[in-house]
Amino acid sequence: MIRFENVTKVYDRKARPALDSVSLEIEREEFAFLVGASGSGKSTFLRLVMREDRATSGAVFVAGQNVATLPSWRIPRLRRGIGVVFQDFRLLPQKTVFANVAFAMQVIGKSRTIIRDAVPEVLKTVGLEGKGHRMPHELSGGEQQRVAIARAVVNRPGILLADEPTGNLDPTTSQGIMAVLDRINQNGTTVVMATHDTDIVNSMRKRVIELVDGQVVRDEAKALYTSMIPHVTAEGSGE
Ligand SMILES: Nc1ncnc2c1ncn2[C@@H]1O[C@H](COP(=O)(O)OP(=O)(O)OP(=O)(O)O)[C@@H](O)[C@H]1O
Repeated sequence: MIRFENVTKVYDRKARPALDSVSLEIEREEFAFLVGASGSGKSTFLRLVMREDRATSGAVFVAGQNVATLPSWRIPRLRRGIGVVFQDFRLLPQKTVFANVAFAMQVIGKSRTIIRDAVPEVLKTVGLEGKGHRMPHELSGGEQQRVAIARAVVNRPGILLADEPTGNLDPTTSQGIMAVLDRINQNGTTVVMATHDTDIVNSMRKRVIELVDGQVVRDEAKALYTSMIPHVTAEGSGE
């Protein structure tokens, strides 16, 4: 579903690369955590998948397509297949919950009838049944993140990218968000989540891809945040 072949991303020629010769594959319907200290390259990884940025060298394949060589007119179609969730929710503050989610369908030209059926259904999936009429400021942080997730998946993308989705939430609320992401994954969406949250990673026991200074230092199935297998890097653990 997502394949990185020897991917290097350099923003600043004087600094070390943000990603350094990364090669890995994330299969369809997998759930993978990207972990690592601030600045280790997690967001850069996600941006390359979305084609918000291009690799300096190497190739990034998403659903079989090399995104670097994708002509610009094909980028909207690529992005339609990828839902994204961020730490800061990014809801439209003047729109209701329903309208926030519906907006993602309107921009791709879905009919009112389809929207009227799909929005309540996805709100139910994320645990917000009956809250479509609320405004974002009338919701808790956890509920706002659920709206953001509903918006990200309402068009049924094959991939959901989540960049620190629990970063602003307390531990209990975060567990609720993880249950939602797990459900979405079980419904067939590939989930890649960048996080610093040790407890979340340890409670989920999913694949863990660990980055240190742009390099993959660990890629382990059903793993913990910190590997049980000690590894040595040039600059320590990076934290
Ligand atoms: N647009 C940019 N221009 C220049 N340098 C950048 C840019 N974006 C990221 N970087 C640099 O690339 C490196 C990796 O950053 P990235 O944001 O991918 O890390 P991260 O692991 O997501 O960090 P965080 O957890 O803080 O979000 C950092 O050294 C950062 O300063």
